[in-house]
Amino acid sequence: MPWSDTLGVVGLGRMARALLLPLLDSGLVERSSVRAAVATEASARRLSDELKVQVSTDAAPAWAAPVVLLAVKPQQIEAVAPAATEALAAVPSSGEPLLISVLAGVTLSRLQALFPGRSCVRAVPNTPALVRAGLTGLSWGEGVGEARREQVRGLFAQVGEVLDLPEHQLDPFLALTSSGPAFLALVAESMADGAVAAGLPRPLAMHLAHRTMAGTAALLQGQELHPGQLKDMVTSPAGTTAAGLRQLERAGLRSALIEAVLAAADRSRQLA
Ligand SMILES: NC(=O)C1=CN([C@@H]2O[C@H](COP(=O)(O)OP(=O)(O)OC[C@H]3O[C@@H](n4cnc5c(N)ncnc54)[C@H](OP(=O)(O)O)[C@@H]3O)[C@@H](O)[C@H]2O)C=CC1
Ligand SMILES: O=C(O)[C@@H]1CCC=N1
Repeated sequence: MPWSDTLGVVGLGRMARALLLPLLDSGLVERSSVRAAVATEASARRLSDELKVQVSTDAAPAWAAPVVLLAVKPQQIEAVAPAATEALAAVPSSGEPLLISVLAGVTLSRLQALFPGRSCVRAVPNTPALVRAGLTGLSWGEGVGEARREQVRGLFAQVGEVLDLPEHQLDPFLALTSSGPAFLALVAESMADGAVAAGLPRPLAMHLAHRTMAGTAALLQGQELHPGQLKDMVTSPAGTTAAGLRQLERAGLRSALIEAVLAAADRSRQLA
């Protein structure tokens, strides 16, 4: 079902752009129904040229929309809140005003205190949304009606899988799914570095690293394999993989990744 409301977007950086581009391309959200706000004139010009939507440094039109996607940095939230309150009177009285916040760590209780008059939902998306392979965790604040919930789930479903989660699970969810693409990108880059060190040309090594990562994910998912099963499928006695795995265990790869996810979840809690 097409999105019927005007959609306000406050903060149109890497995450909001990754969400908005596929929604615009699919036609679910009409370009003419978007009111976006950013901090600088340079970003406003660049994004309105690229996305062909209204982007301004004046946030009032965005905050006048019944549904607003908030996607500034957590540290910028205090700066944007007053404009939201001032614009509340301009929100059509027919629509239940809703704030969708993608800010890492910022809790529903803080959102409800900073944005009175709007019901709130926390959404934790990830950048694979850009290629419609995203994951979004949703936690609902008080007073969000079922029709609005379905509308929001439908929006995020356009760019991937959507899960309702209790709020206390959002920090580890974000650490794994939203920060996770950066951790996996590091693994892909490092493996390509290894292949270059072993003699492959860089462009070929990068291509192969990406394909290997994508193929492995497809195999894990398609066959519903436990990662340990896949590892054992690949590892021949006294073979090449066993030699590589020995090095990874020696270097503490498992522990490094466990600590990375824990650190990201802790940082998300701190940003609250
Ligand atoms: N990147 C990711 O993978 C993920 C990010 N998130 C969350 O998404 C949010 C945005 O992250 P990200 O997109 O990476 O950040 P960016 O720095 O790329 O984007 C921030 C955006 O906010 C705008 N902005 C800053 N101040 C204001 C203001 N006062 N009024 C209006 N707009 C303003 C910036 O405008 P300008 O360009 O003019 O400075 C920019 O468009 C964060 O809270 C983050 O925690 C959540 C999950 C994943
Ligand atoms: O690094 C960050 O803080 C944001 C939130 C999750 C991914 N990027």
